[in-house]
Amino acid sequence: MTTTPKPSQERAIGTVAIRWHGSSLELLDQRLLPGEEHWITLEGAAGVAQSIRDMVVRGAPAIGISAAYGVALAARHAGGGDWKAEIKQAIRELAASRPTAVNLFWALQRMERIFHACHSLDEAVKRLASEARAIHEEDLAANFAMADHALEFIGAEAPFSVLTHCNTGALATGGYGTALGVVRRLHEEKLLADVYADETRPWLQGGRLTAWELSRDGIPVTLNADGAAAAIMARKDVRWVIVGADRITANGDVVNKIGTYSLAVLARHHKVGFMVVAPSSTVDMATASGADVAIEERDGIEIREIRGIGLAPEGINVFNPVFDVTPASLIDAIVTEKGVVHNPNITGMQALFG
Ligand SMILES: CSC[C@@H](O)[C@@H](O)C(=O)COP(=O)(O)O
Repeated sequence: MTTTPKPSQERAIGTVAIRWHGSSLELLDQRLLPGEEHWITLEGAAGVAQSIRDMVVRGAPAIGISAAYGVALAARHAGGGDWKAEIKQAIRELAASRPTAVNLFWALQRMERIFHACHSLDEAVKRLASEARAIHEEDLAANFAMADHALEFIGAEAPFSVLTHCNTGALATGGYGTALGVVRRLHEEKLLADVYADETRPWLQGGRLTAWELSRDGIPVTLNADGAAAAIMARKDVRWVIVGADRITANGDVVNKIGTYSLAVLARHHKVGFMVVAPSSTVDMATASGADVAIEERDGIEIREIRGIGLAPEGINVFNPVFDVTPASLIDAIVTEKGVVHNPNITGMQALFG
């Protein structure tokens, strides 16, 4: 089926978690959702770095966008003395916030290039703010383009269900979403029967964020425990698993939220399609394979407790890697705004991103 791309002004972009005000940045505190909608106001890069580390803001594109605004804030509030040293320090601090999502480093490199071309603080204030806004706007545009490419690639004639993992929606991006952007697009075209949302232990991005975001926008969603994914693929009309990515390496390996790899194995067993949707800012052609990526490990308390309630023996040893690597061989399609890499491998990746 050929579909006509929908004009962007006709698309509902969902609940965006990042608001830029010129001299401050507001972030919707994603740790408190769905119970409370609380916005945090930040005026400096240190606060933005802390918010990324503590997951006030999360999701690869949203981390990159926030970090870019963090650099813009560093310029806006620079003391006027050694403003270059202050901005360099801000970039260093932001780069140290989380290790895995490459969008963070991609955005900081873009900001650094602009910073190096500035001859005065005034110029830096204006140009860094405008670059951060451009990064934000381009991400939204990429999400629209990816959703159109994915729809075309899937070529569905009748509604079907998808299964997703983590949160890849408006909250995790500049709006609309990556994998959830495809979900939104299928819903717009009345091709979506249901979305099974893995709750995504331990941080519960699926239960707390995806289920909230989709139900708020009137998009069908059914929440499931992560362990139910195999049963869902065996028993329900799930035709595609659609997920996002934190980093896609030169050979087409995908680093994404812990649990993604298991889904890819299950999808192959059940002959369900496995699609990764991510902007080109998530593609890291400088890294050969997923084995070369630094996988963030977070505190064991995220597994041992939920909001102060103990779920395991106190002090028990915990292994808490928050991302895993899905080998390219288990992926049917990587969809970016530049196009689709079908059955990804190094040749296909180089053809689009080389
Ligand atoms: C469009 S978001 C894609 C990924 O960033 C997402 O799937 C994910 O793994 C987010 O992890 P998080 O730890 O919540 O930042």
